[in-house]
Amino acid sequence: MFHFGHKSVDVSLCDGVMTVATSENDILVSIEIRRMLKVNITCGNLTVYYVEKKKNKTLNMRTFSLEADFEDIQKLYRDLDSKLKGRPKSLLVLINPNAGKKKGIKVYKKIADSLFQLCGVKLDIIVTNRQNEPTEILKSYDLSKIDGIVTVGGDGLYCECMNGLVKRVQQDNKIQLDNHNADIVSSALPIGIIPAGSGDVIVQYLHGTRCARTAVLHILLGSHVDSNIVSVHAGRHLLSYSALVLGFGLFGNMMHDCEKFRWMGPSRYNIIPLGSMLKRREFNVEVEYNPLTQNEKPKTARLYGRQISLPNGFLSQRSKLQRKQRTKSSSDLQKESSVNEDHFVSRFGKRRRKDICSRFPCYYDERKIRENDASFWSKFPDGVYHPQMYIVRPRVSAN
Ligand SMILES: Nc1ncnc2c1ncn2[C@@H]1O[C@H](COP(=O)(O)OP(=O)(O)OP(=O)(O)O)[C@@H](O)[C@H]1O
Repeated sequence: MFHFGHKSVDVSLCDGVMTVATSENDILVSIEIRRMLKVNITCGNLTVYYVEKKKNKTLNMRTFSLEADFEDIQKLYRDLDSKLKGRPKSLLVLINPNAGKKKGIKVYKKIADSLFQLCGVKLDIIVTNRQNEPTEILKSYDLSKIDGIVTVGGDGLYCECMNGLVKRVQQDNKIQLDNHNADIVSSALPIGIIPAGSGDVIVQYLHGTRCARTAVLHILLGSHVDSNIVSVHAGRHLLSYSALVLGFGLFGNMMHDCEKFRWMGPSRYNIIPLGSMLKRREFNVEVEYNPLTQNEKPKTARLYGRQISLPNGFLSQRSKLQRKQRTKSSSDLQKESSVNEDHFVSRFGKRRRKDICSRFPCYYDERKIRENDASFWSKFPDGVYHPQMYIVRPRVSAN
């Protein structure tokens, strides 16, 4: 017999839900096991830490305690503990102290650290000193000893870690990075993001809120969504990996220009794009991609049905866009192998390669992408804001 406060209660674990009810069948507590963070036991007392979702999409940690004799408590503890699978036990935490308003370390110490400690997560915390350091760390880091990577910073830090991790996984699997026909091998290791950056777009898409505590709780629950990764090649070289959105044209220019004014902090995104817009000009663009057929099933990646998504008006007369579907005939493969370094550049008109910019990497499942598409595209109404902006979300695959 268990005791909840002054009441005698029955505890049942059924269909992934723990229910605490009185003998008159009044349910006092009902918690999904997937929302439990941790179970603690002290002589005769069992405490459950769990997560509650509020209406504004933030998560809050709650606890409740039960009392019983030693054997009953031990049995319940073992039953619950065995069901708490997939919670991370060991994490690599990368903090960018210069992200956003330079509050990365503060956010980590104030919000994340105590929650990680409470859940007994083993941590390897690295405060980065410069750009590219996360990539270098991931080149040689022993990934077998961690259950995930956590970034404390903005979208850029996540992007860099995602690139570093995906490259490492390809290299470990002997996939040639520069081979644009190779299937990307999924990474089993998730990347969690604790927002402390300028825009934190990814986190807002994923969690519906920019709340850092919510992000930490999602990480501790082991929640994850599938990631969409695309490789971007220039001729025979890998430029970068990206996910969700690749932008070029005015969008690329704006992001590129913003990078030069990083010292301005988040406000650069409000000011610099105005200058980029004034400098804008039209150019021809040709998008080439591998069409996805229903029968096509790569061994290493999951396909999400849609391969390319273009904003409304993408095919407008004004854009002078040629859109071409590429089939893998032998003549095409021959052509591909003869493309030179400037292949990618020339396809996008007379722009220099540095103008091609991929931003907003994200991990999503297809349902979320569809739900969020409209809101994302609506920020860039065609013909009003920047009529020559083309965004390509090419082949979606990974995890
Ligand atoms: N200590 C550091 N100093 C400067 N740059 C760093 C440092 N650590 C990491 N970086 C790099 O800075 C870039 C931007 O980082 P981050 O996204 O965290 O900041 P941000 O201000 O939100 O920028 P963005 O708006 O690009 O997302 C990333 O490429 C990241 O790897």
